[in-house]
Amino acid sequence: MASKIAARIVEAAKAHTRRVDKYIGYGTAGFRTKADLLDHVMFRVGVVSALRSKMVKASIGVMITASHNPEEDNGVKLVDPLGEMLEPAWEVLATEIANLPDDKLSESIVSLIEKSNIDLSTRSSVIVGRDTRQSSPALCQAVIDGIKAVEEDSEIADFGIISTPILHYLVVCTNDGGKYGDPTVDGYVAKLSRAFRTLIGEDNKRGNYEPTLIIDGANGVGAVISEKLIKALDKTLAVNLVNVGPPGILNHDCGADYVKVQQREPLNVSSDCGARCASLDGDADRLIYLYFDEAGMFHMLDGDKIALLFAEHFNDLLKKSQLNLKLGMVQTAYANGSSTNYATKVLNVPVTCTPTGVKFLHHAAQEFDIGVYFEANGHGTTLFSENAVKTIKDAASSGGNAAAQELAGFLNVINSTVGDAISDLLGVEAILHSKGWSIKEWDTMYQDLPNRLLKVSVADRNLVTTTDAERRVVTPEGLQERMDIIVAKFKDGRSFVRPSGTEDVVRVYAEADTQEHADELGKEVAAAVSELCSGNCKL
Ligand SMILES: CC(=O)N[C@H]1[C@@H](OP(=O)(O)O)O[C@H](CO)[C@@H](O)[C@@H]1O
Ligand SMILES: [Mg+2]
Repeated sequence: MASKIAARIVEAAKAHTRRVDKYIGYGTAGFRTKADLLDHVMFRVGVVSALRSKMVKASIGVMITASHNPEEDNGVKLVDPLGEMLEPAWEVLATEIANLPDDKLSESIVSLIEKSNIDLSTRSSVIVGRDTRQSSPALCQAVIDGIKAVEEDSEIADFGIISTPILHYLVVCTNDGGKYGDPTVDGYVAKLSRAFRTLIGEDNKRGNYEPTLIIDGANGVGAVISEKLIKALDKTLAVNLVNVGPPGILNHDCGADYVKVQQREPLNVSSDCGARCASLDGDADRLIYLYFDEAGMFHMLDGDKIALLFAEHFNDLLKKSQLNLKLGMVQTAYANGSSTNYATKVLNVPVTCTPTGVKFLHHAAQEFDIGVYFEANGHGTTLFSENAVKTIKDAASSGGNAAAQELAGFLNVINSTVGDAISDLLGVEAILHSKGWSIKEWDTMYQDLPNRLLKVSVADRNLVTTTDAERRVVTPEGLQERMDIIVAKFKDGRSFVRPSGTEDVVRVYAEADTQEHADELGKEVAAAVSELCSGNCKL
């Protein structure tokens, strides 16, 4: 049976031959490179997804996207049945299969089926989604060809253009029989908008909170979903949607990554707009807020500020509702020192630090009853344990506990399956409304420490290895000692270095009491990295 399937796959693969000899790895965000290198990878991912579905006897997700990367890139990631990122052992298998020469495919498929004990009689079920890139439909077809090569009548749910978080949501709802929500895009929009409207109640204006918002759709799928959402919100929130797609170019001078990295406003949002703006990235799983003050100064509120807003509000609601649930936060070393200080010293909320990559944060957040996790770049969500969901729902339904009822509302606004810009946006708006806060009041919760992020090109970035959630260097020898001496020269100084998982560079992070000092600290550390890794220091 295994060899029969392998023969079918080899036959179908003739339409998706491996024309490029480039090694393509499964990084933090799946396979990602130039779109024209990906046809054979997509076909093989289709094969892998169908086999994995048979093995776990559940629906698997496949998302075709290169997120915030330029239009000409593309990528693909697999989503496991509970909405989580693909199991690491299968990342390795997928990478092996994606990079095999065509004539080795058969042997490798047979061995995978036999070694993993895959029950071939189980019908494969795969949920597929794609972003708005021009290359996505053809690459999606290649994935479908791969799924069908394994089994002609595999169950394939092709949802067309959807955000990455919607794909995760669909996988969860399909596998739990609809408990988390209705497994359709309309079901997703209805669930979130209904919960948001319930939280806002009759009066959408409160204190300094104004129910008007600009959404920067990054010319991508976020704009498509926002349009649906705006209709469903029925004026509870007045949205001015900009960067809605062609002729605007995906992620070009707009979107969450552009705003975060360039530290400036996206195209079509100007300093006289007078409103707060939420920037989404190309597949709508990252969110960054921004605004201009009366003096026309730009201000950015990143993933750390969003996380702290959630943590503070949930902390408050837990106290008011007198529910005994453990709230915690998860950050990476990139979190601004002021945000960590605020969480631990002002809110008394414990903070776990993990290595970069959402799967680590997601996993660590599961240790709490209510776990708020965010990367500084705006990717994150809140997880509620089973115990938390039950405790909150019980308290809310017993009546008279307004804080518990508000928490219950957040259970439905938040997409706990993965970081979701649209759901996070509704969460932020609901909290600002509840507090009667303007964006400025949120922004002044704490003051970010000035910081600088640099890249250093070196001969081999893997020369740099780290420990303690990437906060200390192990190799090259002597680098950490050098860094300790440099850091000690700066007030509030902190710096760490690590090899990037998505680019061929070593990243340097520095923060200190002034921007000048953060810049200087970053430069000195980058020079030390360059020297000890014989690199070319590109500042
Ligand atoms: C400093 C930074 O923003 N790093 C990003 C970036 O990873 P690197 O391993 O640093 O290249 O891409 C990851 C995937 O999108 C994201 O999880 C992470 O936060
Ligand atoms: Mg993204």
